Amino acid sequence: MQSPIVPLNPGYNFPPKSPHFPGKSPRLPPKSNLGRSRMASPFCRLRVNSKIGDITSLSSSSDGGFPTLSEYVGQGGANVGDDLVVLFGHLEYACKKIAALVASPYNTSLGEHSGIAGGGAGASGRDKPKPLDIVSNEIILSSLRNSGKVAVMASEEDDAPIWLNDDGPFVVVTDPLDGSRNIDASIPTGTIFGIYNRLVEADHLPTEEKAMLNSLQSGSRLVASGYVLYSSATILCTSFGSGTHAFTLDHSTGDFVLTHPSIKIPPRGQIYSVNDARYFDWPEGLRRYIDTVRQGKGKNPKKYSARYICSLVADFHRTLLYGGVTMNPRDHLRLVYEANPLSFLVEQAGGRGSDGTIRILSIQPVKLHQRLPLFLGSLEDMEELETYGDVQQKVNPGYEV
Ligand SMILES: O=P(O)(O)OC[C@H]1O[C@](O)(COP(=O)(O)O)[C@@H](O)[C@@H]1O
Repeated sequence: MQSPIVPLNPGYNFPPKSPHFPGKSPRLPPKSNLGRSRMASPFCRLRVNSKIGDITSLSSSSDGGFPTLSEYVGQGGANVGDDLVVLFGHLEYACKKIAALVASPYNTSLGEHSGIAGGGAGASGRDKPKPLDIVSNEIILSSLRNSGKVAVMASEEDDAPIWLNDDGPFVVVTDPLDGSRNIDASIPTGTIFGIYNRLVEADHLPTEEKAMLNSLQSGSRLVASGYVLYSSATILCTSFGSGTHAFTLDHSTGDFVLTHPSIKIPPRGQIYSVNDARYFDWPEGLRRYIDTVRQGKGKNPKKYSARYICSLVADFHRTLLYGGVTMNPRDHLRLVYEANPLSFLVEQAGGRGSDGTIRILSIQPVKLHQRLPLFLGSLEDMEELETYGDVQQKVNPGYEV
């Protein structure tokens, strides 16, 4: 029997109509929503202090609820300014759509029915399905365009940056769906993003030139960055330069709620995360480091364990919470879309991001899709690793999986 075609249009179907999402339209940040009542949550009672970005004082909020992401970024929370609040609302919305997409039983046929995807017609006359990373890219692009707050978006999925709006105050760099090679096995994936101010001094340049210059800003100029982990929980972790905070999507309300305020990465962990099938392609220093810590012979006299999901956001998220080091020692991950945003987050949590020799955020990108070795993690583990000197994998033969 032919199975029925179930249309799924990510442009219109989020939140899905179900008892959990009773068909309400997407909530972009209202001017002030601090007074609205919400269901009390069993898992936390948190309150954002009114000082910019300060969430050190946590207590029951007046309405018995807990801060949502839009409350956190708006007045009464981090108060990052109206433009960034609006941009964040659109980013948040895009990521909820991607979360629904990656969890959908129909995602393999998405391109056929998606108003967003619109791929070339196949033999059947219908649009060919598009890979989820392309659809995710289009979701983010359309949300950023609609926000009116973004001058240029540079995406790992696009050859060149896309100029959106002469008056947009921000530049967004993104990897829309990292780890997408894992999708068919329902292994966690993630969106990574970084936000810069538009370089007004480049406004007079031709579009292509100013789009590129804006996108190649050094990570030290980041205004904010974040990732969204699509896993057993959907978690948005972000920093505006005053700590790193994570919010968990509450499917009963559609809100991201503050669950991990002021994350501090432990100064040491007991986990290293790397694709160690590449051991024989590693340089001597990296081999010695891994051999040392897994035998418990490093400065931390504990035997380290290996964990490698092969999905950067998931490996990074675990490292941020539990400590240790997550790494990809070959020239594989991208400086602009992955290394800079995640280094900003780990530094804001008290850790370190390096290419094995120098701080990631101090590197001036010279190419949009520039790749480099990436090491992120606990401060003391990272410092110890770097003493081994020779940790960057120079041999990069190309691996099939
Ligand atoms: O093949 P390796 O070296 O283990 O790389 C795995 C890494 O590549 C990624 O899949 C990203 O690579 P792509 O951008 O090519 O998908 C990360 O999610 C993961 O951490």
